[in-house]
Amino acid sequence: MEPRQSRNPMGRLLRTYGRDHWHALALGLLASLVARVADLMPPLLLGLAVDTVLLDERAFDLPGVPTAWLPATPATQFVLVGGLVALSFLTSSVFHLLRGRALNRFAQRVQHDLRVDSYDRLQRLDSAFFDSRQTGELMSILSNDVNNLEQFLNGGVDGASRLGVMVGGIVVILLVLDASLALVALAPVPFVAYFTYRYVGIYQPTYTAVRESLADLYSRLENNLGGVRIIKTSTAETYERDRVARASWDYFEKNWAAIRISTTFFPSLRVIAGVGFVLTFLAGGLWVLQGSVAGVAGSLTVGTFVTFIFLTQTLVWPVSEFGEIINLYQRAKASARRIFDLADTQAAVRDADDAEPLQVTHGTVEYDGVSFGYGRGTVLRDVDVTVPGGTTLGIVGPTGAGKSTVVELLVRMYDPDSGAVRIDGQDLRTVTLDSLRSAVGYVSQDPFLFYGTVRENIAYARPDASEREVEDAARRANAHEFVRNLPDGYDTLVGERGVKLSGGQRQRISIARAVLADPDVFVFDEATSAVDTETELLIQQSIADLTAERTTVVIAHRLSTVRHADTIVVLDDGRVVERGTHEELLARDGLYANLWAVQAGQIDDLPPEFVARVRGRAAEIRTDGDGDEGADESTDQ
Ligand SMILES: Nc1ncnc2c1ncn2[C@@H]1O[C@H](COP(=O)(O)OP(=O)(O)OP(=O)(O)O)[C@@H](O)[C@H]1O
Repeated sequence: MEPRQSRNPMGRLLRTYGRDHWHALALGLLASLVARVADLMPPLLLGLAVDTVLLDERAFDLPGVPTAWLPATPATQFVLVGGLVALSFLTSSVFHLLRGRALNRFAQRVQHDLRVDSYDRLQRLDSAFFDSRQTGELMSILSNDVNNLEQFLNGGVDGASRLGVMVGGIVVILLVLDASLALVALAPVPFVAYFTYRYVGIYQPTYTAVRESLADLYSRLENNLGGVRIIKTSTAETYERDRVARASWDYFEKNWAAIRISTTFFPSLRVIAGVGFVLTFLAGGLWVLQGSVAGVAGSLTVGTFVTFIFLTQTLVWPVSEFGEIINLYQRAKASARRIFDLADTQAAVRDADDAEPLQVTHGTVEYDGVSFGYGRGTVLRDVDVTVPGGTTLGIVGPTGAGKSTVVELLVRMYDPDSGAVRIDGQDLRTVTLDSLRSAVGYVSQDPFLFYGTVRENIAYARPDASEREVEDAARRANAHEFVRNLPDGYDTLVGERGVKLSGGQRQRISIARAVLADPDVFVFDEATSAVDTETELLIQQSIADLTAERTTVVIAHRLSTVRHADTIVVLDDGRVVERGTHEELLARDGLYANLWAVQAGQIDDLPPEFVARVRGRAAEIRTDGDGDEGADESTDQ
């Protein structure tokens, strides 16, 4: 399931996401070229003015312009040069504006496409993937990594084009103006290149460590905010503050190590560039003054010297940015790799190439020799159960017996390790996931409500449903009454995770959602949290209403919920240990009869070996939870 590391992720980024916006990139690069060429003009014009107008060392000329067209007096020549400098600045400003807009647009559009696409791929991955990854880590990919790419596509691409044009342009100009002084001015460039190369080698691993510790910090924060109620009720604020502080300190240390390297690098680079500048200044100045330096002859006009001084100064910036561009590039490459690795992760549960839509005729559900484990150990062992179309199956059993796992396989959150789950004879692995999940309505133990109105939550699976349909569904789920009494009725906003509603209310909204979706097969996982007797009755009544017409699988913690089911299976440790109707199972006097007796409060009548077994289990659970590790993990949940 884990993908191979993406090779050449930056190439792939440009091919996959850059292609649609290439015109913005092309316009940005072109504008960058024109703007930078315009930036190079003023020093050249200044040199020309010094030599030809101020010092009158040679005749005034402009390359490519006939002499007859040029002004004759020094003052008008000077004004012309001034006008050309102004024109350069104007051109530079207009094209910098174009460059900024176009490159930013390119980066922002790629960022948008990439984020939406990555999220979409992520949400289609299977449950096993989400079991193994922390939400904070995934959030960090969708936010940080996508942002890193945007930074490179904007700042990095711009910096690289500036570097190319400025350095390339300056090198050519300097060589043409005076090859000897150009060699002096460019002497530091190989050092800068080597120094940067070394820097990247050292910085890269430290940056990877920074990113990993940031993902850990995000995971910790995300986990804690999700469990904030438990933190409060366990008065664990100080403990959690310390844990966040440890994760944050770790991030600080890793980041500080990276910052120390980068803050040393840039000033050091400036030292090299500064040495180059001073050498150029001295050599050029002495050549102008005395025609030779340390025995090396040179001839230079004052104007050329002035141009050199300006251009070498201009050279310092792009060259010292070289490291930063490499830095941005390295970060972006690592981010692109993580994003593409995520994109390449194949869900184990996905549509087969020849998957066909599920055809429901009777709605018969069949588990045929199903065994399954979540990786380690086996949770379901050789489960054989058939639910004829239109009938109700009740699943009961002690906690952890595997009841929820049975229905997770029915909505294909996972595939069985052996055996098959079928609906109307079609193996679920051969049908499309969309058709399966539209056919099976699932109300889970802890229903999730999205932030939004009650109406939006009920109409989640059918956003086009009319007001009347939504209300009908709510009526059938016994939710209409309480929804009407909410402050804004169906337009009441339910908070994140629907915290403003009680467990029983959330479950009824969730049932209404399933009613509206009108599935062929209905799966109901009864809430384990206690609801009052009235709510329990209301829920049971709406379930009974729904089950009358369709195949239903009900997981019951209160056995009264499944008392009237056509068949009840009793699961224990992943095996079906008993099956039959309520009366048949009571008559067997086995596990079901004992569980029934416990719920009816007739504990004294239970067989001693059952009581001993339950007590043994309780002791086991207590021993497991004793150590520090156990306590730690429980807060992690
Ligand atoms: N996503 C998962 N990853 C790993 N193990 C899991 C996962 N979900 C459940 N399990 C394990 O599988 C076993 C069966 O869990 P399951 O939730 O199916 O039991 P259950 O009978 O529904 O329990 P309860 O009555 O408490 O809801 C348990 O041991 C549980 O720890």
